[in-house]
Amino acid sequence: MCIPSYGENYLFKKTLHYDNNNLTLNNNNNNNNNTGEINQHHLPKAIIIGVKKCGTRALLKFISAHPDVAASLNEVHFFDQNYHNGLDWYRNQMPLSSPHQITMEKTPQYFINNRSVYRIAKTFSNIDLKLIIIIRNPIIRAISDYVQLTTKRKSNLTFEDYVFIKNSTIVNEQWTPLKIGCYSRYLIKWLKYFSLNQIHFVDGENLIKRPWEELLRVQQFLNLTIHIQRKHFYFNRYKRSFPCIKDHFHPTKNGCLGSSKGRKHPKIRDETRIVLENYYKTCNNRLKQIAKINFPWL
Ligand SMILES: Nc1ncnc2c1ncn2[C@@H]1O[C@H](COP(=O)(O)OS(=O)(=O)O)[C@@H](OP(=O)(O)O)[C@H]1O
Repeated sequence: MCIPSYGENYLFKKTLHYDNNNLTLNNNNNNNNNTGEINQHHLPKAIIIGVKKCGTRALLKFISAHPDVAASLNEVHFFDQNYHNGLDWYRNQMPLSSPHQITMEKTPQYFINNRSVYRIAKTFSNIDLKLIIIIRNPIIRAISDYVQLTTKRKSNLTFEDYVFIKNSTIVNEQWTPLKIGCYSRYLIKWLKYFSLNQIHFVDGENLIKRPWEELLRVQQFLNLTIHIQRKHFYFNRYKRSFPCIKDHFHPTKNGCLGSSKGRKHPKIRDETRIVLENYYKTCNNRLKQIAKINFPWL
């Protein structure tokens, strides 16, 4: 991994006790777990860096059912927003975990944020960090982003009002929910610092239909023993048939996602879909080439 110099050494000055090799820091929050190991805050060994609205929350929830995963359930936004707080702050956002566990976080903003790319590369320059990127059909992703936006703004504008430049059939390429779906544009920036074998791609469309298949691959990528299987999932009709997890390891937790996930999507016009399929064709082909993946919707 080649690391640029961006004059951001202040981050490292704040972390004199940082041990690059074992990702731990002695602090006063130690706890003994039931195997006698000491629980501490650890930096992540794997980060779900994106992509927004592709199923990042579901993926983190599902993988955190694994007994060897300790996940920060909040989006930490360290590398894009809270970097000035320093690495100790970041570490302390992580849950207590034992050395053999894999600490994880997810912040989908990292994927599209240029500063996050080189900051993550620099922070983890001596560590074999694993990156997970979940992607889905970019048209559905854009609709999901649109639904979130209109829910928050209580707006009546249609999807088409945003997609096309006013009174035209020209795609508004400046609209961020459309831009994000050109995944290859962002991925090439990550590939300047990370090799493909450090990155795992999850098919967000399949995560909704057959989550156990995606979870199997994620567990393999993280070198975990396979705990999460088909039998751990059920489809909840109250959750619009999205999958939920039976978490045997944390049986009191609700296995479904909250009400802001799995929202109803509006039907979009067939012509809009055709225009967008065309719009994303080049990006999708490029992604297949550079990521060496071939998901059915790509
Ligand atoms: N199991 C399960 N339950 C509910 N929702 C699920 C699930 N798996 C994937 N999804 C899809 O995840 C979409 C939200 O993606 P993210 O979690 O990445 O959103 S965010 O970026 O954190 O806001 C969310 O988008 P919306 O359908 O628009 O709400 C879902 O389509």
